[in-house]
Amino acid sequence: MTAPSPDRKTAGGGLKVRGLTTTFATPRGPAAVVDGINLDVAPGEIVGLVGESGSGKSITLRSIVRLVREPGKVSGQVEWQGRDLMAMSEAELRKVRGAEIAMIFQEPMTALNPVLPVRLQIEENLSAHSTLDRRARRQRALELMNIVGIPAAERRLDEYPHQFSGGMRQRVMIAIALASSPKLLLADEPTTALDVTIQDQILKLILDLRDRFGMSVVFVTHDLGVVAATCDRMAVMYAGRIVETGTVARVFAEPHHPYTRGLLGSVPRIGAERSMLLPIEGTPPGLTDLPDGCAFHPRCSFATDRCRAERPPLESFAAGREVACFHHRTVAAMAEAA
Ligand SMILES: Nc1ncnc2c1ncn2[C@@H]1O[C@H](COP(=O)(O)OP(=O)(O)OP(=O)(O)O)[C@@H](O)[C@H]1O
Ligand code: NI
Repeated sequence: MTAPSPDRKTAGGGLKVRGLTTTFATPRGPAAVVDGINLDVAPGEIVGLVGESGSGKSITLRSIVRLVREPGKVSGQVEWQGRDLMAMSEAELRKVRGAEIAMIFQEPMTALNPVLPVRLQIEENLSAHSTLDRRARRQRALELMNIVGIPAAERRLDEYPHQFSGGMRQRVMIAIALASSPKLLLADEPTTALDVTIQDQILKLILDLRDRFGMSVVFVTHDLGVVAATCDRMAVMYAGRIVETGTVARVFAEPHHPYTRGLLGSVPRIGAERSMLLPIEGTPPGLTDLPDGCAFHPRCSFATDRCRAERPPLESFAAGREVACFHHRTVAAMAEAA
């Protein structure tokens, strides 16, 4: 499978996010959990979103499709295939979500229909979004159930969602979500709890849909092995902001943000199996009391007075590469020397 060139332009197609901001009112004032995010995903491109727990990855995905629970407030621009998702009516948006954008979330929001057997839910999605005839749909439904690792798939196709355990239900949701051949998949740790074999099968299915239908993907994961194996580009989040972007190859080879460098460690990790993000010393800041200047400065060994006073903007420093750090050249040089 060849990855499409990562620097294609989104020109009308794909996903274009600008200034996405999501705030929650807290007893200590409003907190921006997602703070001015820009993100482009070209048709057929897979972008990995990584960062520590609480950095805002899940809320970012939910904000893109306006599925943030009350009292969260979302603002900014989200353009999908040239249409403005933020300006759509709820009914229009629901249609887009069902037909073009599939979501696999940690806590399922797109609930399964409790009164329909799984087979019908998969086949319905297949008939709505493919030209397969009845027989081929039956076959594909079985294939999808096998890919997501449901034992005795043929029999279980005729069962109802409540007959599946939590873990199996998550797999059924993946099968249903991907049966619609979505044009955009928003996947939030879709395979984290699954064993490596099933995880690989699901990742292959995602890559296959990308290759065959040009599906775009935003992939939230803690697993750098998954990022290396599936993503074209990556964006690193810290405290609600993107602090570094680039192709996976470039970011792994030469992280420019101290935070990215910490997450990746100094060991080259491409090809390693299940290499999780490394813990970094110190704790992430509370979002209601972000430090002045760079949010990462209290944990950063490169921090200077400027970092404590001034917030570094996310800026391009090379083709397809952005970083939000005043000292990124030093960071990159040190990483190289290490
Ligand atoms: N309803 C809410 N009200 C206030 N804060 C919230 C609400 N929902 C989420 N948050 C906060 O938003 C921040 C980002 O949460 P989010 O779930 O996006 O993190 P994440 O990066 O996906 O983390 P994880 O890797 O653990 O899934 C967290 O600090 C969380 O406490
Ligand atoms: Ni999350």
